[in-house]
Amino acid sequence: MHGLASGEAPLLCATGLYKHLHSPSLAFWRARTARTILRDINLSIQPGERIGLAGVSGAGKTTLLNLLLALKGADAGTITCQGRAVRPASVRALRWYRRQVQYIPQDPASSLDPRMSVRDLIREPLVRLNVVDNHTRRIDEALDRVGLDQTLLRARPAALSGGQAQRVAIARAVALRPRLLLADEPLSGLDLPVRARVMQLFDDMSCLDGTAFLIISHDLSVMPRLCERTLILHDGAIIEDRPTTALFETPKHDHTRALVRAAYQDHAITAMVPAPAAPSLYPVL
Ligand SMILES: Nc1ncnc2c1ncn2[C@@H]1O[C@H](COP(=O)(O)OP(=O)(O)OP(=O)(O)O)[C@@H](O)[C@H]1O
Repeated sequence: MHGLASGEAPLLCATGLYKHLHSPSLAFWRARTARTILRDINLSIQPGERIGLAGVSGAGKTTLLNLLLALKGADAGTITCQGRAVRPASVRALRWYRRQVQYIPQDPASSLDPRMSVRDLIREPLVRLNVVDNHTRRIDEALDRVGLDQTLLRARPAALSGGQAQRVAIARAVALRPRLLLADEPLSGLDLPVRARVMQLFDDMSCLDGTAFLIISHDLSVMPRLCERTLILHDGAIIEDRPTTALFETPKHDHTRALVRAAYQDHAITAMVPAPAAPSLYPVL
């Protein structure tokens, strides 16, 4: 268990976050024309916790992610990490924050610089964030953690499969030994064996290292396996924040009920897909 000792600040705490969208062409009417895209977001993450954030397209997931990554500032509310205020404007504080909180992008293949080798891709955040340690050891450890072979260190992203690219993206984050990983649709586009490996890796990181996860997905069906608690974001507000099993058994909100139904339908569709045929005795031409 990786709970909090009494009196210890949460790993990440967002309180009363608001984000408005202003139309630049209507600057004069700014106050009146602003559209609220996040409203009164309260969220607390403890070490080792795995929390899901689900919502349909346009619910505000990316906007919230940008605030939690300190890429954008909120119009109201605060974010703290282990009790320290997180402010996009403070470069020094941000460097410290980026070592605590890392991001796994939705489409790793396109987020990796095609000119860099796997070794340089994993080393780059260590250099950028001034990590004073043996970088070669950190790279080897990270590679081992995500189950990639050392022989891939010289490879460039074009030579990687989708699953390998996903694991390189995770290794980049893992090399920093972060306390919290924000993962955007971490399973989408992966085939079943690679999905299983990524899920096992997340299990190990949260149970063995106490790494916390916020897993963002439009698809609720991934949450029971990955997250003990799930938040539903709807129209910019968190409408449910409950243990995942309770949320599936007794969804309180109509919108959650629709998401749960869709998740069961997806599961039913998956179950209908025939099992792979026995290996062919004929050579593959
Ligand atoms: N730069 C922008 N200009 C106009 N509207 C925006 C902008 N950024 C966000 N929005 C609006 O804010 C709302 C929330 O968008 P956001 O991208 O955060 O949702 P999302 O849940 O991540 O959606 P998706 O799953 O499709 O990425 C949407 O209605 C979107 O149209």
